[in-house]
Amino acid sequence: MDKILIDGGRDLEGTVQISGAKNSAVALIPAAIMADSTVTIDNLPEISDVGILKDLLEEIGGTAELSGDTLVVHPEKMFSMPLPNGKVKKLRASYYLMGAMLGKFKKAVIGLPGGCNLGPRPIDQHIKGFEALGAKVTNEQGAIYLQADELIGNRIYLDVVSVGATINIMLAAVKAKGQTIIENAAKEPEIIDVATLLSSMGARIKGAGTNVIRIDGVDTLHGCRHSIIPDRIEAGTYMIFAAAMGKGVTVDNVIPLHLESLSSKLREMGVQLEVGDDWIHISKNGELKPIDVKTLVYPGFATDLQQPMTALLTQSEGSSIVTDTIYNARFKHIDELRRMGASIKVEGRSALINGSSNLQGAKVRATDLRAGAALIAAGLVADGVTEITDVYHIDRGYTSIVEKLTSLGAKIWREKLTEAELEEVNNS
Ligand SMILES: CC(=O)N[C@H]1[C@@H](OP(=O)(O)OP(=O)(O)OC[C@H]2O[C@@H](n3ccc(=O)[nH]c3=O)[C@H](O)[C@@H]2O)O[C@H](CO)[C@@H](O)[C@@H]1O
Ligand SMILES: C=C(OP(=O)(O)O)C(=O)O
Repeated sequence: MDKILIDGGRDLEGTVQISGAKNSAVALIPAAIMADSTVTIDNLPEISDVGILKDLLEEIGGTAELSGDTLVVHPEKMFSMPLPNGKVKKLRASYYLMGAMLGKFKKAVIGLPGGCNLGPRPIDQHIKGFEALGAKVTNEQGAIYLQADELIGNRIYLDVVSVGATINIMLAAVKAKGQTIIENAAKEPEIIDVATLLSSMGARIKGAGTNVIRIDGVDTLHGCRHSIIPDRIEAGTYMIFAAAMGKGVTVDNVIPLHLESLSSKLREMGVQLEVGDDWIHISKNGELKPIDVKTLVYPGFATDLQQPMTALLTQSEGSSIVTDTIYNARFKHIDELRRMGASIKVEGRSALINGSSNLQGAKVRATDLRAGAALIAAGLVADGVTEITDVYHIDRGYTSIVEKLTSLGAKIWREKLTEAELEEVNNS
């Protein structure tokens, strides 16, 4: 097991290439199993979630060849093998195998998903959707059993706007008989990416990216080739690193429209941004101003950037408030930031940040993926060395983060945990 160390206080400068989107990749790989011939997915991020999904495809009888950032999925020999636990618990997006296997085989057994611990993350809206399409769904000892004689299109109104439920229902509905209408659907760019792949496979989907999606079921889906959109959360994370320590950093291979909610907040803080067709140049210009941020569904401020943004706001001159309306317990990073000298109080769904703090390197733990990104942001700013453990969370979502930051001038490296540290982790 590794830890990441950062010797802080160095300016960042240069260009960083942004990888394909995690939250697209982890839905596109399950979607690919629905085809009856080869699906090739390009621009895959190099993250552990992708590796686990590849293994799961092999568990259900398929083959998936990963070469560089391309995955070639051969779904011809796949069957509905139960996946009750094990690897499905290591990530959130294993839940997409429910929609994909239900659509393809009309039956599936999948363990409840894992993913970041951000407080309760129910999947009741996914299940409501599958049931509306005619599936019988039961939860037996932590595994979800799904079965349908046939799936029939229906009108489904989501009680909460959910990325996962929107995509999962779309996956099951593309092979249902007749029309499905998903109302109050989520509008995240990753949903459009999944709809684009499914459409290239022969699905008939209209309205992805709006709050009403109409799907006309088809009998078969064929192979195709698809390139994943850039990761707006990875890009946003580097923009935050650059706002903290950047002399002049360009995030390249991005869709600037996907980053507007973050860009406008950074401008409000006094950060300078120059925006091109597929790049954004960020430079810090004097003191950072305090701001208030509220996370919302897309196109609002992404909850996945809330934690790194909180770390950045410890450097603003004055008091900021960050409110997470999506996950009310997404604050585990705050105890760790406090260890580094941050002055932050949590009240209900809000973090009250009192800046600017002179952060000091410390031993901290990445409690989840974006908490890890927040600690890296803090470590880049801090005096002295920050040691971050439980970095497997960070590896779920960031391609070569140590190498990318090193190329920008950061002093950051990985080391193996010592025996004593391993014992501490195993006992915690
Ligand atoms: C793999 C993936 O794409 N993960 C993203 C996805 O997670 P995920 O798909 O799990 O998030 P959702 O959009 O479903 O969750 C949004 C909110 O709805 C609630 N909810 C969701 C489903 C449900 O059936 N019932 C219910 O109450 C959740 O608890 C949460 O409060 O979107 C989140 C919100 O943008 C991001 O933080 C995650 O990075
Ligand atoms: C919460 C996240 O991921 P997941 O839903 O995969 O746990 C995230 O990417 O910030």
